Amino acid sequence: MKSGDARVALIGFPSVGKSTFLSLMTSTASEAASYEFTTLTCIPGVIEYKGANIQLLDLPGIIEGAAQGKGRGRQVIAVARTADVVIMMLDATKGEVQRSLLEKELESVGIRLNKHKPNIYFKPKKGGGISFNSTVTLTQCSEKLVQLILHEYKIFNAEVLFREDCSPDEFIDVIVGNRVYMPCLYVYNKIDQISMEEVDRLARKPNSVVISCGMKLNLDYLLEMLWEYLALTCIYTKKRGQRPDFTDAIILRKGASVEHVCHRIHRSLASQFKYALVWGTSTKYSPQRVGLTHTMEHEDVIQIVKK
Ligand SMILES: Nc1nc2c(ncn2[C@@H]2O[C@H](COP(=O)(O)OP(=O)(O)OP(=O)(O)O)[C@@H](O)[C@H]2O)c(=O)[nH]1
Ligand SMILES: [K+]
Ligand SMILES: [Mg+2]
Repeated sequence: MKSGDARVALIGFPSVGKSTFLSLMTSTASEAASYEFTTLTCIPGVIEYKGANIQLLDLPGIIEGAAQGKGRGRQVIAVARTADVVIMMLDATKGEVQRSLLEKELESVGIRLNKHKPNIYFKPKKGGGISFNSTVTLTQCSEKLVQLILHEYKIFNAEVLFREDCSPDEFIDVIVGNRVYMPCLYVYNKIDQISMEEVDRLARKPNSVVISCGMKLNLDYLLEMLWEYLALTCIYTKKRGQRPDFTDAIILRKGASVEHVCHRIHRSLASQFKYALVWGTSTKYSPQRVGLTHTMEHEDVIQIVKK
């Protein structure tokens, strides 16, 4: 069950230390042992950080062929799809091969790691052929290639507008749809077993953190990075005539509306809602009078006025 303010899935080969990590970071104990496939189901725990409850999911180890259903691979990947951030846990004593194998597995089921949705407008039409336009210079795709790809997918009428210099694969992602774009932190565990030079090399890789669960090394830094990758929105409330309460933030996912804030304060608040005053980056003026559909931004202050 989905609970808390955000969900993080632990993905990795067997015995990289996923369960050890869950037991360290949460009050849940997940069995850890030196043999592979110790964990056979999904074990949820909760990390409390900066007032947020972050659900951490310990999952069975996955191996090459997981996407095709090897082991519990398919179920594990299905759970990963529902996460806000994936932690790909890697054994620092093993080579890079685990990382690229897992990336391929996730890629093959439409999970895109640390990539944003391609900025391409695509709309299938009933008739009129293919209309192709771009607002930028394209170095990887051409009108001809786009036509070919569309025909390959049996699409003969559509409007296409590239707003970004995308690759053919990115264009295919847009046509196929159903892709998930997800932040991923590569966490190299067991650095107590490798040389300082090797630790240094791994730590410099993009989107990567080095840790040792065994020696409790660098776990605070990992939490800081995780918090950044989750990019949660903290909203402060304010009562009329009083200063905002900066001690107790309401924590929401990115893109949350005033209505989401209401629901978080009280179940019936949205139905009694008249308007809200918002101070912060989501408004042009501070304060600005807004309705229920207004999208909140990180560190906005809100005062809700009831009917
Ligand atoms: N040296 C060292 N060993 C570790 C570290 N973290 C975990 N281990 C050991 O690695 C082994 C596997 O740990 P687990 O937590 O069971 O690994 P897992 O990824 O959950 O494994 P599966 O559930 O089988 O997929 C255990 O013997 C742990 O004690 C670490 O930082 N350093
Ligand atoms: K294990
Ligand atoms: Mg485990």
